[in-house]
Amino acid sequence: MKIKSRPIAKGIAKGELIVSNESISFLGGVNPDNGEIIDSKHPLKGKIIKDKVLFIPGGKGSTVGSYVIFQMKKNNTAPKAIICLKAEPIIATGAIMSDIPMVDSPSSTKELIDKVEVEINGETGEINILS
Ligand SMILES: C/C(=C\C(=O)O)CCOP(=O)(O)O
Repeated sequence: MKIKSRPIAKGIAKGELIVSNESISFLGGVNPDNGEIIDSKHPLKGKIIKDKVLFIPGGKGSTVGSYVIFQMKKNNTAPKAIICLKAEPIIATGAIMSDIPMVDSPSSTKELIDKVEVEINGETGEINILS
């Protein structure tokens, strides 16, 4: 099954979804050394987003979050791909400069649940549900 979305950052990647209905601040909210969510108020606190496909409403907080994403990519702790309900400049910039495929505005979200395997195409905006 395929879902349409808007391409934001190019590239193709597949991985297991990790989903939250809360936005994330990468500066102070994520540990770039291991990809763990460390924001004590976030529902994903303690979860690791390394090598996952992260589906969140969007980013929040400091613009330095873009550089945290870049640092995560260099550390091999970044998500494989990112889906946002609505892209904003912090995560979009981080994804683009880190070569992390990113899309937003998926045409359907009910299939996008934790642990489902998906492939993200940041060129066409296609989200392919693999499991
Ligand atoms: C460039 C900034 C801080 C730094 O160099 O560490 C300012 C970031 O401003 P925000 O309002 O947090 O985006």
